Amino acid sequence: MNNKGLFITATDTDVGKTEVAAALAAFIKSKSEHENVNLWKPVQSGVIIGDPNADSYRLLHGSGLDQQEKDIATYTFPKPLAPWVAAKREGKEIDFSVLVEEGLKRLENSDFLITEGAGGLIVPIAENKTIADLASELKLPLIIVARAGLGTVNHTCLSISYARTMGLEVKGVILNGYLNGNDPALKENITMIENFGRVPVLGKLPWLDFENEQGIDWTARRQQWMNLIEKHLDLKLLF
Ligand SMILES: Nc1ncnc2c1ncn2[C@@H]1O[C@H](COP(=O)(O)OP(=O)(O)OP(=O)(O)O)[C@@H](O)[C@H]1O
Ligand SMILES: C[C@H](N)[C@H](N)CCCCCC(=O)O
Ligand SMILES: [Mg+2]
Repeated sequence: MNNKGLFITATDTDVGKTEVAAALAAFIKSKSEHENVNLWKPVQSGVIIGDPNADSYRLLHGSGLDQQEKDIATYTFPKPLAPWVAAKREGKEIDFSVLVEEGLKRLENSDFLITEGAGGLIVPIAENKTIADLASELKLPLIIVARAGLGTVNHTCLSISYARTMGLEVKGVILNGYLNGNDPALKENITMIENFGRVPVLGKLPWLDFENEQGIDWTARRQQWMNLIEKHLDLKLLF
């Protein structure tokens, strides 16, 4: 496995990969010896560059890294669909070999590269290629972001199991978005995932109330996430 980066995947779309990837990038940049930390989103869909909801936009501002938004994502498609079909709807296709070459080049040019997938692992990006195939070609270890509540044990263990069939190393699971840190079900979910998935749960992150924000103070948000990562995640397994 390549120890120069991490591939952030999840049990589903909308689970928090972008939030976690941006926060981890900010944390690694500020707290580790890695100088040239970069983020990469091979393919994003349902957005356009410059849209504040775009993964590339939120990765850039959420991490505070010195990158250009247009350089963070390689492919961007407007339809909120699986990348393969989002491209087809535009009369385009994703060239898997281009993504692999791009990923290897970015790994070469980074001290540490955090790559964010799209949706979960078995998400089609080309006729016979998925997000898992890309992670596998890049030999990047996975972080699996998972929901914190009921249903997550099955989804997470299925993702771990599939990662193993693809020869991928799962560095750990991050449960994201819990509402009540004292809920015994949270601790029980962690125990079941570690017991049946046989990978560490690196920690849990709370659901933050962004709704009441009047505009986003990205510096404050970055600091909030870094504090939470330092407090809640056991990162010594990561780097
Ligand atoms: N812990 C959290 N607290 C508050 N909001 C969160 C948290 N985690 C995720 N969100 C919000 O939930 C939504 C989905 O999160 P995010 O975009 O990170 O998912 P994703 O897994 O990257 O999705 P995709 O598969 O589209 O890349 C976003 O609006 C994000 O800001
Ligand atoms: C549009 C969304 N936000 C993601 N970019 C793509 C999610 C693809 C999920 C495919 C699937 O598992 O059904
Ligand atoms: Mg995302």
